[in-house]
Amino acid sequence: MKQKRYTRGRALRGRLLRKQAWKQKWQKKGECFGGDGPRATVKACLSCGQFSHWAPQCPQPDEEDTRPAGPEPKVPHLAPAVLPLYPLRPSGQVAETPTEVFQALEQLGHQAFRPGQEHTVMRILSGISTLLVLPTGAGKSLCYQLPALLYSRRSPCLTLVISPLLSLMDDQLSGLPPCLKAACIHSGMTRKRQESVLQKVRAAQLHVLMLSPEALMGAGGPAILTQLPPVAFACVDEAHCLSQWSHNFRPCYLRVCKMLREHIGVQCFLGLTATATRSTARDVAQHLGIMEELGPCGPSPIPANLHLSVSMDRDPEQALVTLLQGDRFRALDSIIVYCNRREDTERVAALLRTCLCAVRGPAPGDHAPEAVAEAYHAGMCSRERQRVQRAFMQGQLRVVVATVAFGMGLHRPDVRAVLHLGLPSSFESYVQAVGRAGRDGQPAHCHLFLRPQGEDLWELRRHVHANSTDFLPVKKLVQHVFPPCTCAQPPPEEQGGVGGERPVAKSPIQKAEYHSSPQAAPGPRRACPGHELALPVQPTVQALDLPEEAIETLLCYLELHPQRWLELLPNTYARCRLRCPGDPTQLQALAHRCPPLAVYLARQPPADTRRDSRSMEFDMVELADSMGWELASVRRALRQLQWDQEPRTGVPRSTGVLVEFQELAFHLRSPGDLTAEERDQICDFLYGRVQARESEALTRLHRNFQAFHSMAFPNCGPCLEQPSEEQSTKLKALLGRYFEEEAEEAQGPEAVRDEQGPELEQAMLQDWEDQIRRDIRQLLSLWPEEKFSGRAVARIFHGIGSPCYPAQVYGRDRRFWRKYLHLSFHTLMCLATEELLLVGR
Ligand SMILES: Nc1ncnc2c1ncn2[C@@H]1O[C@H](COP(=O)(O)OP(=O)(O)OP(=O)(O)O)[C@@H](O)[C@H]1O
Repeated sequence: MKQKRYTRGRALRGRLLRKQAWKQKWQKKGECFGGDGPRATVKACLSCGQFSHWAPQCPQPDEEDTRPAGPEPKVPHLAPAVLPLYPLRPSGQVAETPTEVFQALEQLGHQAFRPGQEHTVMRILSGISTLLVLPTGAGKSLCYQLPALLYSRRSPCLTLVISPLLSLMDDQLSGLPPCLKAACIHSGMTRKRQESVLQKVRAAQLHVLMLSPEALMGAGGPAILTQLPPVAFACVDEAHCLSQWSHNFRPCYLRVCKMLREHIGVQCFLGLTATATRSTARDVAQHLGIMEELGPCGPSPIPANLHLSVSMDRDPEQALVTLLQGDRFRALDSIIVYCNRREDTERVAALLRTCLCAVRGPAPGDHAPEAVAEAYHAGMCSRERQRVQRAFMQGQLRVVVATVAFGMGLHRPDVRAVLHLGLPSSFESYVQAVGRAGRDGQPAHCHLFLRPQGEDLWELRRHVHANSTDFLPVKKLVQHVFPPCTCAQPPPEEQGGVGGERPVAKSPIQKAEYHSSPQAAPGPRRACPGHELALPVQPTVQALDLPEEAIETLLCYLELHPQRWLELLPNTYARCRLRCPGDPTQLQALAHRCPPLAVYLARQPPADTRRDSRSMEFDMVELADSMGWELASVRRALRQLQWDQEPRTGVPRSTGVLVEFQELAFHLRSPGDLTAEERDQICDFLYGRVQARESEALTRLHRNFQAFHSMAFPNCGPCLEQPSEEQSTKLKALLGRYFEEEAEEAQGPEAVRDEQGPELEQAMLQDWEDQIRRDIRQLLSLWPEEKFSGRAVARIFHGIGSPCYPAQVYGRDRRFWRKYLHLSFHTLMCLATEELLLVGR
């Protein structure tokens, strides 16, 4: 009998399904980066925003195309520095707050400063970099708004605000006072819209420009920077993302600061965050260039009007319904419930709709919201998410059941309750989430439901293991990042190599000889000055089976290392595809006016040139590096091949040549003359860092788990009518201590393995061992062609998707997916490795 299938169209399986998932992801990325080629599905031209053509055929040249092509001196563009508004006192302290600052404060709509604001504002007006750690809703934004206003009054200048989320930016823009002219540029905007903002910037019509890190680090970033007027200071919102010790480290944040400092000479930085421990704050301060010791921490991270409680219920979802029906929550009209999994949001929202409807029937004169509960998570389409968010903001929806995707930058001041259904991933994320309640200063209630068996801990542990990796991928990455070069070797013809390539590794003995030569460079005495190279993102992700963000983090560790092993440059499209419609003479003519093309053709073996001279594809980064040109100049020169001028009128006309830039790549500069020992040292360092990070994250998670458990009521009964003030005070003290303390040193991978929380004991594991081994063997026999590693198998048993083993494919088989979530990841990995060795795979 035929099996009935409920799929629309042909159902994809296996490799095809994986390919489709990847295609969709990269399609999205292509849209963000404005790349050419078949991936770009935006209907309008990315250059001018019109609909009749694509960007490569755009008759309006890019900003960068209007400059003549040619090698550019590698000198950064430095706008004149903006001097501080007020000088420091002779003692080095900031001056007393002048009247014009209070007047500006009034102009922004406030009568007096809140704690922390005045000092920060005065430091920025005195040109001193500052880190401000204040709870959510305490008024951090004012600390960049007010100085931006005052600086721009004295002379035409701009304040840059680096903001992590597009939604956050729009929200912040709409909330700015009318006297402050601001706009934003992010990667979701068309080139035309970006250009109109830049026009305003150039005309000094703006006081504040908000930028997403991606907009700056993308291909258009340098072009944006060169058009900026003098920058008074740069404000980095969510500054904890700068620290590699933070729960939310974002490597591109670091690169943004570096770029601002080096390219436009920004001297004064203001970092804003609500959640930084002392170690994180110290690290962030260092990146912002703050020299002095950090002072005592600011006010408690939890505002006084929040009442916190926590309980450990056998059935948390039912307990949630009971709590919402109790006296404490019954009358509250704006509630956010956070879940750790997307599936849970849908289920819990449905449960609340069923159970709460009956209790709160519409009464005459009652202004209760019409809708009871809706789910919100990143997997929903954006229109649906917007609908839910709008309904909640307008007071038409009582409860939003969401993942952490909801609420960043949500400026509804009267959210009355935030509930967590499951352990939050960190103290920081808990503080951020509860900080969304009671921003109007009125009492608000927060409750955390823990699962007694620790299932919520297992769930969160998955995220920690998702970004970790083995030694082999680390080694592969190091090999890709430091390809050997021929810089310090005899000319290529003596070796029989091809000019400009990186063919032969230099022996350590040769190296030792070179290093001892008198011409060796001072400092880290390298024969090789470093080469720019591009690592294509998608193939690297597949080769290492690691998400792009994790690879970027590893590269960032190498840049942050005291020896600064490499320099990360903005990601770029690395390959050029060039199609010439005419005969070989047209190509020769084009090569005359385009040195990069001439170099490429000269380097091609003659056989290749004869075979197909009309179409070619090459690595622009490698070409630019071998020519000693800036990549932007090579790109510009190649793009200009599409246009020439009408001889008489001088009007630009198309040459029919097609130039496409493809393959998004990590872009970096690294030396090619590392010794084998140095490579080993780098591998050890990177792998040690990966292990330490995993260990730290697990230790933090266990600490978080134990701390909340130690304070929890056995059920939500005592919290139904009134919050327990004693419990609330204890929880606030606990969180305060956490943010005050130094980070604990990671205790190495053994610590991870030993500290398994409420997992099964070793003896119990023995009961499971046979079953696990059977499952591993079954999994291997079902996928005979896959080259599993022990980690890959453990990931499947923990329900962790990875680029090579995505959830869409492996998650379908419920016999294995998430089956052993309750067992230690490392134990599963060991068992799987043993089995793989036994079967010889
Ligand atoms: N000095 C002040 N006096 C009165 N109200 C103020 C003052 N400063 C800020 N506010 C108000 O406080 C509210 C919260 O401010 P803001 O959004 O800057 O907080 P925040 O600390 O940046 O929060 P988040 O961490 O969520 O971004 C705003 O409505 C703002 O107008």
